[in-house]
Formats: sequence, C-alpha cells, structure tokens
Amino acid sequence: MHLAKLIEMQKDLDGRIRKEKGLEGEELVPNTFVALQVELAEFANEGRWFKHWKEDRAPRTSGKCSNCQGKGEGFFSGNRYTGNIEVCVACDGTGINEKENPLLEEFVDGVHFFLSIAIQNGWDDALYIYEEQLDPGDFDGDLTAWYLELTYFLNKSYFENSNEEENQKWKKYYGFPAKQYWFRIAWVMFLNIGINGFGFSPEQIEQAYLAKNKVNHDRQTNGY
Ligand SMILES: O=c1ccn([C@H]2C[C@H](O)[C@@H](COP(=O)(O)O)O2)c(=O)[nH]1
Repeated sequence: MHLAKLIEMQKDLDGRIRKEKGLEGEELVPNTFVALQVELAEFANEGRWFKHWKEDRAPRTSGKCSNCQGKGEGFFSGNRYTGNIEVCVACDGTGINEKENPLLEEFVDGVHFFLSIAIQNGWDDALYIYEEQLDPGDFDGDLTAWYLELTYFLNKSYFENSNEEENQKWKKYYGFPAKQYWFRIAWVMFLNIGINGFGFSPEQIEQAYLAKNKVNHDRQTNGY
C-alpha cells in the first residue's frame, strides 16, 4: 500500500470538500470521528460475524446481479434458455455480481476517515506501521474482541488528554505522544481486521481506496 500517495489524495479530497462546502478553517475533527464510527459500524454490518441470532453470518463480499436482482433466473430480456429454466446471462445463473464488494467498500470508507483524522490532527506519522504489526500469527480471529478494542482506542485518542510530562514518556517508550499512539493502535487493529480477519490484500485495499476516492470527487463535481 502506497500510504504517502493515499494521504496526499485524502488531503486533496478533504481540501476540495472544505472549499466547495465553505468550510475552510473550520474545526471538523469531531464530525470526522463520528463519520469514522459510522463507517466502522457499517463495515461490521457487512461483516456480519457478530449476528449470533442469524443463520446467515457470511460477510457480504459480493453484490447482487443487477440483471436478475440476485435470482439467477427469471423471465427478462437477455436470458439464455437452458431446458426448463431461464438462466441470467449477466451472472450465469449465480445471482452474484463479483465486481461489488460491500464489505471492502465500507472498509475503505473507514480508511478515508482514518486518514482524514490523521491529517487534520497532524498525526500522519502514526499511520506508518511495521510489517510485524500485521503478522497473521498474532491475530486470533476474535473479530468481536478486536472490533471493540479498536473502537475503545479510537475513543481514547479523542477523549483522553495527557500532560506534557506524560507525553514525553509516551514518546520515549512508544515513539509517539499518547493520543497519537492510541490512534495508531486503533489503525493497526483496523488493518488487522481487514487483512488478517477478512483476507484483504494491501493492494486490494489500495485499489478500492482509489476507486472510492474517485467516486467521492465525482460526487462533489455533481453537487453531492
Ligand atoms: O471530509 C470528507 C467527507 C467525506 N469523505 C468520504 C469518505 C467516504 O468514502 C465517503 C462517505 O460519504 P457517505 O457515503 O457516508 O455520504 O465520503 C472524505 O473522505 N472526507
């Protein structure tokens, strides 16, 4: 993942949004934390692992075929007749649109707001993590525990304040002032959930980020 490139793209997008919405110089960090929390919840909603009350807890990693609305068959134009059922030619009867990945799309919405908070707070450095922090051997697969802890550290990075002396200690022992360090832990946990929990590759995340970043620019162009 070319993080420096993504950070630059996020700066451009946020800058454009501020300009077009007349928000230059405004404090938008609190709203951006809310926006990130919303995206994290939407991501969990597509991940579905925590829905112990449901039979179908498979993550939503593909969309419905728009030609047959997921049915794979039916009487509509463009079908191929194969004996006694009509098979949708767009999805070959699977009902699935492989090009869509709602889970990954929510994940990269989350990436947008993680980057945006880091930029607004001058915390960019905290986003650059070590490869060992994504070691699959250190991920125990307990998505609920990881998700809750991620949100805990995210909130800690918003709410908890440390004095100068404490921050010096954090810097000395962990490389970052306290708030930045908690934010970094949240980011590391988020990436672990995506990469080790759901098998996204860093390359796949980058490509999905680029695609969504473009959608976000197009939305501004079209008066979103
Ligand atoms: O200042 C902002 C505001 C929005 N977005 C992007 C992040 C998400 O990809 C998308 C969320 O928009 P909704 O789909 O929730 O409207 O907008 C930013 O990157 N920066």
